[in-house]
Amino acid sequence: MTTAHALSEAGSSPPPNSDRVIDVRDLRMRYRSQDVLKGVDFTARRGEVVVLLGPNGAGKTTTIEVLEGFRMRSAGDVSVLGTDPAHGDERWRARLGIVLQSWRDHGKWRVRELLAHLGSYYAPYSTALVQRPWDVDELIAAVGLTEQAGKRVGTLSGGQRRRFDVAVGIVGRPELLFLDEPTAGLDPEARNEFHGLVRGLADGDTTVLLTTHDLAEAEKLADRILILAGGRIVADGTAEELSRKASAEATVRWTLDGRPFEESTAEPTRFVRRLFEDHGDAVGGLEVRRASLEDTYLTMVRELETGSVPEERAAHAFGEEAR
Ligand SMILES: Nc1ncnc2c1ncn2[C@@H]1O[C@H](COP(=O)(O)OP(=O)(O)OP(=O)(O)O)[C@@H](O)[C@H]1O
Repeated sequence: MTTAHALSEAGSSPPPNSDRVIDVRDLRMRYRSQDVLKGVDFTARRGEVVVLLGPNGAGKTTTIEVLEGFRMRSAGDVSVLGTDPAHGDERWRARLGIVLQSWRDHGKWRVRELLAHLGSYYAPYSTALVQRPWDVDELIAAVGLTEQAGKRVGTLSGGQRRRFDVAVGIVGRPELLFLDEPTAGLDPEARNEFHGLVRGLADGDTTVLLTTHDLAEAEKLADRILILAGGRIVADGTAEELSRKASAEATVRWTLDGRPFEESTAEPTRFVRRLFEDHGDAVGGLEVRRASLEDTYLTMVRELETGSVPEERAAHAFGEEAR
């Protein structure tokens, strides 16, 4: 898929040599007396798929809305495509793609008609390198809505509607795409196709920041996972890095004469070697399992909620120093 090479020639140009598409330092957000974000730090680079995880109410949507320029932050430094979102102009906004949790307008428009209309706003930002907007029929095919192109938006099924929402988000071939729970309500096949679409966009240099509650999806899609809990980013790394840091131990399972055994060990290779030395071919059903992202996530969030890891130490405990 040929997608957005950064829209660097249109819009306010990003600073030269800037691979950092998002840069967030000590972001704070207070709603009346409630401190939701207490010092959030993270970055995202060009072409990265970054997945933001966190329990309900952790502040994921708030964070994304601040980055989109829809919500004024209480404090902190935020740069998105080289611009402070609080001062982003139309040209800056044209370089973003946004898919909100729910967008329920324009039900009477037909799919093709509305996408062509919305796409026309991006025409002034077209460059020799990247044609904007996305060709409407190509876009409709890319999100799997060819058969529904002539239908009214209000008559689409939930999953088709979600595909349509994504099409709206990418019609301008954005440099940076925000997706807030994009696959909620999609069936497994549609979800899989959507994952292919996101990877294709990232391969074309689009940076994607996505929230989800689906840990398998995070594991599959993310170049990097951020966990937001207790008002801070408490973990930042690949799924594998997070699992390794949160749980040094692996679980080894095997059978001997049909009887099941299980052992937790920090040195699974050595353990398995010993097992075969001692029992040879009598060992069956061998399985070595590191903690899954789900195990890791639940452990981290539970420890924060029960206070067994003080919030201010959590980031360190779970490896934020990697960035
Ligand atoms: N406009 C607002 N005024 C007051 N409080 C708000 C406002 N918007 C969000 N909040 C509060 O801020 C907290 C974070 O909300 P937010 O929607 O950012 O969380 P989230 O991580 O996206 O949650 P979810 O996973 O449930 O979508 C919640 O306690 C919410 O009630």
